[in-house]
Amino acid sequence: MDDFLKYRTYFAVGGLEKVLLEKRKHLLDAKATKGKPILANTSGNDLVSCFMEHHLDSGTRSVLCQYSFETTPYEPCLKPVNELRKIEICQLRSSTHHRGSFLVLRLISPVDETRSLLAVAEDEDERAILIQIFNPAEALANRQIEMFSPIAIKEPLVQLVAWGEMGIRVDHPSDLICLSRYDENLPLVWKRGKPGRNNKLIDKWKSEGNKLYKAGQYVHSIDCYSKALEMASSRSESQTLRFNRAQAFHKLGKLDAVVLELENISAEMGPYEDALYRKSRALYDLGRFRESSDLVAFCCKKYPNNARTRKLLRDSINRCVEERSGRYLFKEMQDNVDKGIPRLEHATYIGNVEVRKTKSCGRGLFTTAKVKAGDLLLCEKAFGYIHSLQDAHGNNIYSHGYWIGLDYARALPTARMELALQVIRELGCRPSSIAQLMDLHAGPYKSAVSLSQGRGERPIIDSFFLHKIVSLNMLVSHVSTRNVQMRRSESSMHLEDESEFAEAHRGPCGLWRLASYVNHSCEFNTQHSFIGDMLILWASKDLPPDMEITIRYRERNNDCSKINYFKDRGFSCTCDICISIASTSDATLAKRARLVKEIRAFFQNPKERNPEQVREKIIALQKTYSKPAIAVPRFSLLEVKFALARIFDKGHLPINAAEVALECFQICGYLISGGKIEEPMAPEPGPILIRRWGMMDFKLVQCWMILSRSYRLKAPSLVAPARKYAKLFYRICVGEDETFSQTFS
Ligand SMILES: C[S@@+](CC[C@H](N)C(=O)[O-])C[C@H]1O[C@@H](n2cnc3c(N)ncnc32)[C@H](O)[C@@H]1O
Repeated sequence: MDDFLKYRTYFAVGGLEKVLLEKRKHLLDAKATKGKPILANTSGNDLVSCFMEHHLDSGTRSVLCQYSFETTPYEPCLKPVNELRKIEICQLRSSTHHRGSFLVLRLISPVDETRSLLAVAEDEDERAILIQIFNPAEALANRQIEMFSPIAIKEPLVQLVAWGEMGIRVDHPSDLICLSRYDENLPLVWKRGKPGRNNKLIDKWKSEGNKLYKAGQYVHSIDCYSKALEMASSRSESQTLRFNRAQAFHKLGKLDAVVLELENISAEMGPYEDALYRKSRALYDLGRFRESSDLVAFCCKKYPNNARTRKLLRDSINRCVEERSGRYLFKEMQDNVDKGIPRLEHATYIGNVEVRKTKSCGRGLFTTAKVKAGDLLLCEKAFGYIHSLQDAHGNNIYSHGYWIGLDYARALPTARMELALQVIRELGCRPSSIAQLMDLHAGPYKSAVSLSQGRGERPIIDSFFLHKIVSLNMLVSHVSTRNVQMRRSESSMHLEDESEFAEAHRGPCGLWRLASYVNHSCEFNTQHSFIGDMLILWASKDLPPDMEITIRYRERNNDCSKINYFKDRGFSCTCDICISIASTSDATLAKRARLVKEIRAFFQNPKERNPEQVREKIIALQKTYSKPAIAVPRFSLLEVKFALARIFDKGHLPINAAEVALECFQICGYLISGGKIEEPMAPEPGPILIRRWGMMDFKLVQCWMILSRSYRLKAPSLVAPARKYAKLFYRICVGEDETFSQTFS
């Protein structure tokens, strides 16, 4: 029992423990009734009233607590409906998976979409049951499910759902089929009469399709066009129907289907120009920019006066340039993000990197050629991206939520679940991407579904597998790394606790397919940053060919604690920094932490600053490190020295400021020649050069700026090289250098 409530920190809401224990009791009761028939005497009306009471009586959903019962992962149904046996609600058994059969139901309540999709449904005999559909992204996006919608559920799983009732739980999107009102599996009483029965049948199906299309019922309009297509006898007839169907697919965002439908566009297709445009647009939205620009160029030649086609041509050409050269209008991207447009329309650029096997971390991303610090390795558009966890009305999306199992209650990982939902929806629209996505790291989880299995109907996605992929590969991002770094550097004047800062600014998250192959190291050699939903990866060191590149999954804010375990990802970091910290005694680490705290306090109270005491404490801090900085960078010392350099800089002490700024580079493992200010200074001081690259940090951009200010007074010939390095470091840290002058004007 103690274990069940072990995550007590989450139980801030009054009375929550009691509710969670009550839910657990439901689970225990359900276990006892396993295999028994579920329906004693539930009437549709009773169930709908109960449902309304529990779920639709409040306008304050955002503060409601959501509970869901945990289930053991199970496989999606791999068979098409026509290979399954139809059953009725009265045949369902408690806590049982009804393999080999399917149910036909229709909804008799409104749909609660708070997190999963919840509704009451009835069968042909008017027996009612609750259904809870997890991962309903596609059905919701396509508005396929609403009151009175007929549905089929393949291999129904009966389990506890909603507030603790026995009901049907659907986890895999492909186990739910939204039926058309003409479907042969529908009971007669629910069927809408088939259109006409004369030789003009094809026209009737077509006009019914058009009617449904106009009413926004795109899924059902597709069914009607498909029926008409089966009867089409001439090429032009089928071309027109295909175009209509493509339009409906377009409305549903089914990009793959649009391209497939318009595979062979011919001039006889009624709206030829429109068909060409739609196909080009779908190719563009799929990221197939070369094909899109070829087709739209052809269209522009034929119809030169169409403004929308000309715009698409310009956009496609720009995307092709980005894809080929890695040249982006970064300033424009930052401006768009600042205007509140985090989803950017850009192509992915892949530099000199490829996926290969590593010795001990599965696959990784490797350089394919020699790379210099500041070379662009990847600029990738997110496959899925959650920017805000608020709904259209500004309410937080289920701010409290719990998964309840027999042995535990745990908080819902909100952002991750939203991201997985979005990825599932995206895959529904572009099944051509399933294979690539399902190739990503899923830990020990094995799925029985082989990629896009599924005969005839929709592709099958194992949603448990996909959730695993999302949780192991997603990255927590910033809407703009530049803005975060700038805010952070403003506050670090007072040596704010960086870990608290990072927590407070924890922003959006996303899934970047190629970046998902990059492994972690606290001694990373590439730096990733974000502009909206674009992930930008620059080399932060000079790298030889065939070198594995690494990023830092989460920032290491200090070297005072031994934590190197990535619990959410299931591995421990074994880089030199982590090994060095692990081999430092607890007493030394505690001393280091205490000294950092004391030095911070000194810096925060300028009046009480006693330079001699600060100096002694910094020397003591230095002594807590045993390995040379060139081998293992020193995080805490960097923080302290950087603050000191800023104090000297602000206090117009250029020689001291430059000296400490140069030390910051040493602390991070850099070897720099030249750049020292000496009194008297040589009239022609030698050049300043990085001989060896160390750990990248945004503080170092500022160190270069401090150096350039110091040089202005004491060694003017070094100002330009220092600013050049500042710009290069800025590019690596924030993702671009086009905003450098504006930032440091
Ligand atoms: C985003 S994936 C990286 C690509 C992955 N190695 C693959 O084979 O597809 C993250 C997973 O890689 C492994 N990984 C990443 N960095 C690691 C490291 N420094 N040490 C051990 N395993 C690591 C962990 O299994 C982690 O959950």
